[in-house]
Formats: sequence, structure tokens, C-alpha cells
Amino acid sequence: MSDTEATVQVLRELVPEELQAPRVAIICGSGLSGLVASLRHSVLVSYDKLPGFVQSTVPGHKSSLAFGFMGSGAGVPVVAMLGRFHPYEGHKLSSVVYPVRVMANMGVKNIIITNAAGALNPNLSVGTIVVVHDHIALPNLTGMNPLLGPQTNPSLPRFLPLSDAYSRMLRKLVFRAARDLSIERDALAEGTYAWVSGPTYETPAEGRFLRAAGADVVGMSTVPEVVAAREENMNVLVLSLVTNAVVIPLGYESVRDEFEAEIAGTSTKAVVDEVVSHEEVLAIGKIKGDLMKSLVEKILDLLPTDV
Ligand SMILES: O=P(O)(O)O[C@@H]1C[C@H](O)[C@@H](CO)O1
Ligand SMILES: Nc1nc2[nH]cnc2c(=O)[nH]1
Repeated sequence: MSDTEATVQVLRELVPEELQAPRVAIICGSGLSGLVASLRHSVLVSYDKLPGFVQSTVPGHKSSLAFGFMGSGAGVPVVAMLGRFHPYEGHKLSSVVYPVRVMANMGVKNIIITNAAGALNPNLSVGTIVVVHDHIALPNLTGMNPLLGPQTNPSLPRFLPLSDAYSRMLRKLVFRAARDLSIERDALAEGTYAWVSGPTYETPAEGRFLRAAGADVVGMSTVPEVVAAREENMNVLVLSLVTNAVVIPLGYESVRDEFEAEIAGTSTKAVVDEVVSHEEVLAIGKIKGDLMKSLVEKILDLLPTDV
């Protein structure tokens, strides 16, 4: 029996039969566990009961799986991760993606991955939900790829294409859901997510570098889960909530102008002194969580029955 099968067997003992076949997995990003507040008939399973699961150590992340029905009518059976694992916590990449493999083993075919992210694109304002259509993953390209090493399942592809990683069908559904909910157009955007390891936030120069490379938002999670989910042949949707702007203007670093202006008694240009914090990230999650929740519920309502 594989490791994931052993974990699924434990879940089958802890979760009632009607909840054992979730159609959709949801990963709740920083401060976004409220996404699944409307789960019905819900059952929580703490990660410490599940072999292979580690603990989430980040504020705003709990350490439980939630099973239940979500959406209108009878609802859709879902399993949600209330808290994810990040490599910067010291978790191995194989541990980071282990829950995705367990959920795939349970038969889940669709995954909605959410995260909190910083905006690199100056047109994105705080609170915007970005429907991710591509990613740039420097760690993946330079030796921190969750698929490095022996194949976990030889029936899965060794060389995984990622040009189609983000399901067009699910992305389109987001915009249909937004229209049905009369969500204003500017509340949603599309973009490319840059994955960095963290836990440091970006320097201005790093922000400029990632923006110049074509990224719209940046975060410290998600991509390993996307890669594993694609290897497991799931349909992937990623929603990034913009919680802060990454400071990237060029030129504010110079203190010479500032010094010389002080000596001359003239004014200087404004110094950019915004500093991002995780508390701010969580606060925006709280403010915009309801919008994200309504959107996810509507997406579930609209999900075709054959996927
Ligand atoms: O788990 P996500 O990607 O939502 O969390 C983001 C990235 C860091 O873990 C944290 C930084 O504030 O928020
Ligand atoms: N890397 C990174 N992750 C984030 N998560 C939320 N905001 C940010 C940010 O500005 N940078």
C-alpha cells in the first residue's frame, strides 16, 4: 500500500461515507479559511491524525482538513485544506504537496487553490482577485521542483508539460460566476503568479526583476501544489487575493539627493516608506474573504457535472 493510500484509509475511518468522495479540493490561503465557512454537514480532521501530514506553523493557517457540501441546493462535496504548508517553514517539498496527492487518491478531479499575494503590476489594487493563468517559478527552474527525484507513481508522466496548467474551463467559470453575482469588473483581473521561497518579502530590486520578467503578483506558495495537482491530472484553478503592493519604484534608494537637499535647505522627493507585514496580509484576507467565498460558492454551483 502506498503512503497516500494509507492516509486515505485513515480518512475513511474518520469521515462519514457520504463525504468520502469530494469532487473539488479547496486550499485556503493566508487568512482565507473563512472561504469554507458555509460548509454543510462538515467534518474536520486535524492534520495530526493523518500520517504524512505535517503541521502548518503560519498565523492565519489552521491545521485541519474540512469535508462537507458547499454551494446552493444539495451542494458539491468538497474537501478543504484549512491551512497549507510552505517550504519556508522547513517542510520538504514532498510534504508540501502530500495533501494534494492524498486528495487525488480520494478521487478529487478539480482543485481551487487560493493565496494572498503582493501586486507587482501597478494596475492591480489591493483587494483585487487575480485569476492566475500562468506562473514563473524561479525555484522550480533552479532545483526546487516538487517532482525532482524518483517518480512517485510510474503511471504518471515523467516530463510534465505545464503550458496548460491553469484550466481554461475553470478560469472562464470564474468570470461567469462574477457576472451572475454582479461583481464589478475591476474586482477581478487575470495574471501571472511568481513563486518565490520566502519568508522574506521582496526588495524593490527583486520586485522590479519579477515584474520585468512578466509576473503580475508574487507569493510564497501555490506553485508546488499546482505542479503536483497537474501531475495527478486535476483541473486547476488559482485565485490570488492582492493583499499589498510590492514597492518597486526606481530611484528612491538614493540618499545622496536627500542629503544634499537637506544641506541646501530645499525639499526632497517623497521617500517611499511602505513596509509590508503579514498582519496587513491577514487583514485584507478578512476584509475580502466574503467576496472570495461568494465567488467560490458560485463557481461550485456552475461546475459542470461531468468534471
Ligand atoms: O499561503 P499564502 O500563499 O496565502 O500566504 C502568503 C505567503 C506567505 O505565506 C504569507 C506572507 O504574508 O502570505
Ligand atoms: N512574496 C510575497 N508573498 C506575499 N504574500 C502576500 N504578500 C506578499 C508579497 O508581497 N510578497
